[in-house]
Order: sequence, then C-alpha cells, then structure tokens
Amino acid sequence: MKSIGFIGVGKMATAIISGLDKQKFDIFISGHDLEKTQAQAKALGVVAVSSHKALVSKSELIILSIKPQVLPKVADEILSVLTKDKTILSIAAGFSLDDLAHLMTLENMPIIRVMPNINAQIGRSTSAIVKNDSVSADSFDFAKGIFETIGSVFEIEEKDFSTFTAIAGSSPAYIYMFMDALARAGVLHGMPKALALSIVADTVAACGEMVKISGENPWTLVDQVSSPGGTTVSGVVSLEKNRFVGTVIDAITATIEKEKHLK
Ligand SMILES: NC(=O)C1=CN([C@@H]2O[C@H](COP(=O)(O)OP(=O)(O)OC[C@H]3O[C@@H](n4cnc5c(N)ncnc54)[C@H](OP(=O)(O)O)[C@@H]3O)[C@@H](O)[C@H]2O)C=CC1
Ligand SMILES: O=C(O)[C@@H]1CCC=N1
Repeated sequence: MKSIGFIGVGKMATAIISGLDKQKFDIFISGHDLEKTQAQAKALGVVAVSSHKALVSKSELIILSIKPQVLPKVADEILSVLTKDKTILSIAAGFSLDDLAHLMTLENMPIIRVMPNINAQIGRSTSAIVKNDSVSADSFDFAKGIFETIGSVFEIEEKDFSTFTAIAGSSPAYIYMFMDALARAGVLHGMPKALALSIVADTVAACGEMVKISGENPWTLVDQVSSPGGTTVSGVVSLEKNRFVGTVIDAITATIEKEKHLK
C-alpha cells in the first residue's frame, strides 16, 4: 500500500486527508504538539507519529503542509533522514522547486509543488502542479491523483505559479468578499442577510458554470444581461466609474508580488 505523510495538519492538510480513501493508503501525520496531532489523527482516521523524522521514514510521499514561515525549520529537521527514494511535495506559497531543492540540500531530490485552494474542503479545489526532473512519471501520477480526488488539477509551467496562486489560491477570498458585498447590499435594501447570501451563492455558482458551459467570453455574457436602457447597464457603468476591473487587477498584482517575496 502506498504511504503518504503530512507534516502540519491545518486547514489544507485536513481538507486533503478528508478526501482520501483511507483503505487505499497508509496515511501518517505529524505536527508540533503530539497530543493535538493524536486527536486529529483519531478524527481523520489516520496515524499520528511523534516526529517529522519518523514520518519521513514511514512515508513514500511527504506533503509539506505547514506555513511558508515554518518550512525552512521543518526542512532542517528532516534533512538527516531524507533519501532520494522519497518524494517531497510542498503546498506552501512562495517556495519554488529550486528553493525547496536548496532547502533539502540532497542533489536530485524528487520534488513536486502544488497550489491547491480552500475549496478542497468541499472536494472542489482548483490546484496547480509542477515537478522537477527527478520525479518519476509514477510518483507524479500518484501525487496528481491525490489532488484530483479533491478537485481539478492544472499542470502549468512553474513561471505561472505566482499568477495561479493569485487567481486560484487566494482568489476565493476575493470572491467571498464580492459575495458578501452583494448580500450586504441586499441587507441595505431590506432583505435578511441569510436569504440574500443564499441567493448570491446560487447566482455565483451558476455564473461559474455558465462561463464554462457556454464557452462565451464573460463580457459577451455581460452584454446578454444588459438590456438597452435597463437595470444592469446602470450598475455596470457605476462599477466602472469606481474602477472595478482595475481594482481587481491591482489586487491580483499585489497578490503576485507578495507571493514572489514571501520567503
Ligand atoms: N489556506 C489556504 O487557502 C491555502 C494555503 N496554502 C498553503 O498551505 C500551507 C498550509 O496552510 P493552512 O493549512 O492554511 O495553514 P494552517 O495554519 O491551517 O496549518 C498549518 C499547520 O501547521 C502546524 N504547524 C505549525 N508549526 C509546525 C511545525 N513546526 N511542525 C508541524 N506542524 C506545524 C500548525 O499548527 P498550530 O495551528 O497548532 O500552530 C497548523 O496546524 C501554507 O504553506 C499555505 O501557503 C495553499 C493554498 C491555499
Ligand atoms: O494567503 C496565503 O498565503 C495562502 C496561499 C494561497 C491562499 N492562502
């Protein structure tokens, strides 16, 4: 049976583990508080181990699911037990394959980088994946398969990872902000918040499907909604007076810049 180890069991690792078939894999987790890790292991139906080193020796694929700030310290801890028959997979923002290889110090260490998103919690992550030359086709397919169980996976060039992080990794936060703003406007105009949010959630989910199914450019869809002299175009003009498109693009650019300087 294939073995997978997760170092750091927060929001993302919990979401990924929840989507995995526990009958198919041996799954190990290690954290920085054994009691807490044991409780998490019990809840998730996996095995807690007492140290990151022990986890590395038990696992073929080691998923680094800690915060970027903790990554160098954890890498340092596992170095002495790391061997090239293992594969390291990092989901940390801001650390390139070269950065990770540098931390692992072992020449030709197989390393995979993945950027998932928070929708992994409902099995709908949009993830990107890239590998270095030392990763075998089998190991790559295995790793990709894990993320396919919790959503869609895009194989992209590493040069596009910062952009992907912004438009798929971080963007759920911005989309939730937009959704809350729509619902809050509903409240301003007299609608209960829960009702407004439910209406917005259905509408936003359908818009995502509409873009995919119709294959239309979003601006074509904007035109389809906007009746001449009607309601929608008034809102479109108001949004653009307030620099809606430019504001969103600025936010994405700020996210990309932050990702590039996270280390
Ligand atoms: N959240 C998101 O939407 C996304 C996050 N990511 C990336 O995923 C990674 C994890 O993020 P996320 O799950 O949100 O973060 P969390 O803070 O939820 O999880 C990190 C976990 O690591 C634990 N931890 C802290 N120090 C150590 C240590 N020394 N050894 C082992 N475990 C430790 C934390 O424990 P404790 O809480 O007790 O300190 C926590 O459980 C990050 O690198 C982030 O860039 C990628 C895509 C999306
Ligand atoms: O905010 C962050 O840094 C992480 C990476 C992508 C989403 N959350």
